[in-house]
Amino acid sequence: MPLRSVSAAYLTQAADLARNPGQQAAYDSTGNCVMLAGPGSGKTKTLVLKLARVMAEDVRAPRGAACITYSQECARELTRRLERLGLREAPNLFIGTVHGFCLRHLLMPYGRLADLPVPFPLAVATQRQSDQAMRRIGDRLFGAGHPYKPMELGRHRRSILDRTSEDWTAEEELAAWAESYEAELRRTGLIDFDDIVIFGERLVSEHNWVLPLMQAKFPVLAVDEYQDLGVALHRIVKRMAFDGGVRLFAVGDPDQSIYGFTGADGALLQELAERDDVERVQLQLNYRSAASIVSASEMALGEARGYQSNDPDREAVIAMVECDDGLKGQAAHAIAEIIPTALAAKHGRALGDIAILYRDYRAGNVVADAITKAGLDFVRVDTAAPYRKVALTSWIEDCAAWCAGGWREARPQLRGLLDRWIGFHKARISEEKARAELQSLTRLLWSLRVDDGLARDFVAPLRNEMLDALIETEPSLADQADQVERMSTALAVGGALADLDLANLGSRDGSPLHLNLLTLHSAKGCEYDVVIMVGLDFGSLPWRDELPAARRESRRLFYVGLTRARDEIHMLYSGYVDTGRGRMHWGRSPFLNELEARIEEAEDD
Ligand SMILES: Nc1ncnc2c1ncn2[C@@H]1O[C@H](COP(=O)(O)OP(=O)(O)OP(=O)(O)O)[C@@H](O)[C@H]1O
Repeated sequence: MPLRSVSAAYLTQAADLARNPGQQAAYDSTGNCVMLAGPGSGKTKTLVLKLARVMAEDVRAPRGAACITYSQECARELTRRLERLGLREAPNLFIGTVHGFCLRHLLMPYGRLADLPVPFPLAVATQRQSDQAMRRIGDRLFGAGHPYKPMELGRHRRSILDRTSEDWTAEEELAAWAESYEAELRRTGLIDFDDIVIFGERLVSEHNWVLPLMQAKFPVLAVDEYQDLGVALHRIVKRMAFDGGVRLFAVGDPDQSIYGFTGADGALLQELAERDDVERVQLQLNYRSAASIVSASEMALGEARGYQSNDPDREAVIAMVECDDGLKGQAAHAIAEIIPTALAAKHGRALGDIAILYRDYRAGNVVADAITKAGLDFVRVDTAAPYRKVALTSWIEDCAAWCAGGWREARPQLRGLLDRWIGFHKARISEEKARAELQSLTRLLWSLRVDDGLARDFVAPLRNEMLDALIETEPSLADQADQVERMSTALAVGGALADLDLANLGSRDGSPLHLNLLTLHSAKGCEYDVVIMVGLDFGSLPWRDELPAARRESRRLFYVGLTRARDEIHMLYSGYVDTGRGRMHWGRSPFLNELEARIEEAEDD
């Protein structure tokens, strides 16, 4: 089929792939294709270009493609990259999480027809509602202070899909807890996030008629970060691709599998790649990092993968620094020494090119405190951040950017904001209603244009006049409503972002002027010139008493952190951690000891 319209950015980027035979082979693939490759090798770049090509050459509306990933952050990154190629979410292009896909394209259209045992109309419990119900039922079954953890309950439900199997009942307490919890949710008319994927799998596995319908709508399915997805999505993918005739394009890296605690399993991707009816592509070149960072990362992983840097002569900094005063001292060192030196080292480098990575939000609190006191602007991505980046909050930020002056040079474009608004309506919307809503939205945005003003004075009318009504009528947005609420709370008087002005709300995403503060998990898929990892102490990364599988996952987390860096990696530690039982001098992370020994060994050779 001849190429329809593509953007100039697409043509420029597609030309890059021609210099890499592996990427080109994946890009040219006509059947199922799995791309297994290391960090920075251009998996996501190839995937978005392939998707753009599919939309331009292979499918014609109303048929299209679905592009799925694990976390909201990764979905946001995919959306951003596709937008740069001129592709936006549309009725025939889904870009989002596995939960969003199952809810919008399986449960909502077909759940009632398949007579799934869930309450209709579908209503999804907020995280708070499901946490509370889980705790309440757990306490009722086992007494207050019982040893069972909600995380284990989640893993059990997500990883054992066959409820009649011995595996399900082998952990008797977890099975009983899960069943009572689910009954309680249903009694209140709710399903939860895990139900969305569990029932999505049941729909495609047990109802053959769903497959041709899916294939008609989405003849192509792309999956990014496949190693982070659990067994339910794996089964959905296999059914759609190998029984339903959907063409699959999946990319991932088992070495970057860091969600094992949720039931994800990097081996599932290997299993796909080994099938005869799948073309397997392996890449060796790393376009992101300097050569010494590529080899240090492999040493940290403890596996020889043979990855090569595309830029072997680039200078790099790899430093391990001991700091007094724990995390506080590490943050102080980053602020006083590393950041100013890194900014001065390369012309044009800005705070946005630097990231501080940590294990969890508690460490994030210490770092955020120090950065605030130092007067630096930052964007924070972790559970203690004022709000998370989801499609709705990102859309509000982009509307803010437009109203704060972006409208003058169409950055972002109003058309894109309006398209995204329509994209939020997963329930059918008539043309007439869509037109009326777009007129109201345009009028509202036009009236909210100011060159300076507080962000809350923008978000409140946007919610009152448009957004809240949409959220109320769209069950598919239930997973995002919490974050909009958190955004409003943070912007309110006395909130964490009370002083934020409109322009700053609009420039929070990928801003060159904001330092990036992220958990190691949230840093997945990102890249920065300079990466500062803090808290590399035994008892933090890794935890002290981990079983072998958890220790391997901690090591992969360390590897994910290292491989985010283009030019500089700084590893900070203090030799002790502060725990509930006081200060423990367990030394720095054993990962650092091993890495240092391996680097020295390599230098001696
Ligand atoms: N063929 C290419 N030519 C030039 N640059 C490339 C090429 N392929 C990828 N890159 C660049 O390499 C960097 C890493 O690409 P990308 O983020 O797609 O890698 P990835 O394999 O998805 O990484 P990770 O698994 O670590 O998230 C990006 O800056 C991208 O633009």
